[in-house]
Amino acid sequence: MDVMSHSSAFLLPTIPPDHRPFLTYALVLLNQRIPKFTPLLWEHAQLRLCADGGANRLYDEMPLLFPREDAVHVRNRYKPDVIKGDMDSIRTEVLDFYANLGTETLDESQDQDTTDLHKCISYLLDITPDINKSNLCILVAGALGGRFDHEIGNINILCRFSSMRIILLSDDCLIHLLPKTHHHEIHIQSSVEGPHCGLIPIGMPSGSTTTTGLRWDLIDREMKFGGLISTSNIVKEEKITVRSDSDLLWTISIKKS
Ligand SMILES: Nc1ncnc2c1ncn2[C@@H]1O[C@H](COP(=O)(O)OP(=O)(O)OP(=O)(O)O)[C@@H](O)[C@H]1O
Ligand SMILES: Cc1ncc(C[n+]2csc(CCO)c2C)c(N)n1
Repeated sequence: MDVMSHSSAFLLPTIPPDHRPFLTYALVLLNQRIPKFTPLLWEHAQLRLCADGGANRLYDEMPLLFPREDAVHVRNRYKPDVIKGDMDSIRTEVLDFYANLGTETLDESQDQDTTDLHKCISYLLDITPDINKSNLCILVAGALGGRFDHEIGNINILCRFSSMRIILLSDDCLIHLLPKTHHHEIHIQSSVEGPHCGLIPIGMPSGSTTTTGLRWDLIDREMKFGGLISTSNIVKEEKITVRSDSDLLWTISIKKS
């Protein structure tokens, strides 16, 4: 089985030039408090989207991260490429502001069966040629905390698009999927993440999971809700390996800078 490598190098100020795998980043901002490191993600991303009310957060909260600068100046600098969603949360002044700057606005108010995050991921998939899809990594800021239905909806997107690299982020932690189609190597960026971590089966129990590099490694262990799941684990080594017969969620804490 092929090995899939994972790294949170996007949390570093500069991604090492020889970093593997070489990825193209896209950033999606959701309608939750934007993480403090959002400007860093913005610089790494080649495409920036706001999911509906995520545009309000960009407009209201990005200037707060640059208290010495004029708010309008900051807003002009951080212009999203696209705002997409059912547009029931974005304020008119915010929509007008970014539309005047040249942001593409895509109103899908007719679709009340998929979330705004789902709509943004579909957009990114549609514009990315198949050959580039495996190199695309979608960073989703503001995905955790707040309303539990939204959080679970966001995690469901990881399962719905299990072949894509999608990373849910908050100030406190990140979550991504380890699909069962691969063995996994997670390269820990210990200056910015860890040590707390978790491995959680999603969708169905895992009959067998084996890890290395954790304080409480799993060796051919079953995991299921109602039984054992691995929370409050600790990374022990720079490289974690995971093999499982089911999709797992990987979560790791993000350090306060
Ligand atoms: N409290 C939250 N926690 C986590 N994610 C959130 C939260 N609020 C919003 N989101 C994410 O941001 C996206 C855009 O949010 P927005 O508030 O515009 O959605 P919405 O469709 O208007 O939600 P609703 O109508 O259910 O309040 C959502 O699709 C969701 O992915
Ligand atoms: C079974 C079922 N449950 C909830 C919704 C509501 N819903 C889900 S996504 C969405 C759009 C949010 O921007 C809305 C309103 C539905 N359609 N079907």
